[in-house]
Amino acid sequence: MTLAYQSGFGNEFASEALPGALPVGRNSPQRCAYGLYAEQLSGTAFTAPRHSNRRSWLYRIRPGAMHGPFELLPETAFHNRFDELPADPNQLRWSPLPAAKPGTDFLDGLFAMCGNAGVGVHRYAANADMAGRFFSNSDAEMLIVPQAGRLRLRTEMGVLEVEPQEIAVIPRGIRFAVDLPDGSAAGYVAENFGALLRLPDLGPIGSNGLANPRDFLAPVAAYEDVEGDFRLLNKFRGRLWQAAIGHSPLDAVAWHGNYTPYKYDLRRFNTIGSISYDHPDPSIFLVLYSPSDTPGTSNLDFVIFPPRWLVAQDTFRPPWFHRNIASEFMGLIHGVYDAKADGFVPGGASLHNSMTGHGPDAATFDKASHADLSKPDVITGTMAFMFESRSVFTATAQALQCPSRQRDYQACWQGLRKHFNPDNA
Ligand SMILES: O=C(O)Cc1cc(O)ccc1O
Ligand SMILES: [Fe+2]
Repeated sequence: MTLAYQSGFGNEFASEALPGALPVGRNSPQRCAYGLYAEQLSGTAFTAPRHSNRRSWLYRIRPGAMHGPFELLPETAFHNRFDELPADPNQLRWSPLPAAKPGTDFLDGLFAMCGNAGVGVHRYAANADMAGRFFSNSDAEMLIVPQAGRLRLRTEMGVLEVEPQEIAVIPRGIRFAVDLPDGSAAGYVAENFGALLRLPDLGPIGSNGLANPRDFLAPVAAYEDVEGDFRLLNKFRGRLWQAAIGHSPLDAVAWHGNYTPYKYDLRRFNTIGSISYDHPDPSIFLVLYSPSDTPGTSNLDFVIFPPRWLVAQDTFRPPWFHRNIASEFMGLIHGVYDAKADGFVPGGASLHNSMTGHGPDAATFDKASHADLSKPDVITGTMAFMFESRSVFTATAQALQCPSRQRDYQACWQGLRKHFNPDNA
């Protein structure tokens, strides 16, 4: 089945799965067409400035209030306990998660890695559809970065399918279920507890470039009119709650508004870089960001490292050695990342917290220091990303203790030799 999408970022979209299901000229008529219920879902304060105001109207078979009582579930690996252990200033790295136990769905497959008050970072490994289970996150919008296997995201506002090198964003509160068309899947999720993700200003770049708004895709209305003995799960202040529900909550026949799930193909990113000298700051690779109350200082930056040409002259071309005020969680979707010759593999992860020294490993440094700069280098077949935050990421106890942690990560810099010679300028 080919899925249909509507193009644009944060547009006032409108979609109906049955003709005439959307009211015209009003949001809440006395009686809606087809006997539907009207329900507003607000994603920002009612009085948020118009340019940042997000809400949608859904016309649904049953209102969202119709479910049994929520009961608290036992703690799982998907949590927000980012205060279990002291935040760690060490360079940290992990191999991919082990394959999930049979019967693990997307929700059960989530594993909290690290986080802070504004962002939660997770990995997932799953091999089962969310059959009869529906989920919404009251804490955060979820930025999903598939690394292996497609995800079919059935949401209240329609269906989105994403494959590795695409991302999906599910806003706070929107109910959804995840099917795995390839039978298994793995990837990364950032929970954004802060201001909604938005596109960056482009400054001197001009009116086009980086992630172009028309490449963002929202679903079209698609409803499930099914009854059964289902479960509705809700993440609320870091804990999972579960209620019985006698019908699929994905029952919106029509909707309009600008608060929607969306997807984006990272391969569409227009990469801009230096055509003279020096390796620029990675802010040139910013896809989406969640602002904080300090301009230029993000709660969350989502940055990618896509294929690109490196042409800078008299320049060490890979990422430089650095210690940043921001904290950086990185993942690799596929290929090789240009700062690490080995050890950082697809599905793996690294964490370099505020002011933690890091950069190219010894092998990368030696190679790039002697590269022939008369020729351009082309970096192909790769896609790495970074969740970057103004606040330190505290790793969870389970992440620090799990077998996929590479306890010898720091060794990658120990082979850097001393070249200093005061007599040789
Ligand atoms: O590999 C990293 O650490 C990410 C990164 C890349 C880059 O090109 C410059 C700075 C930076 O933090
Ligand atoms: Fe870095």
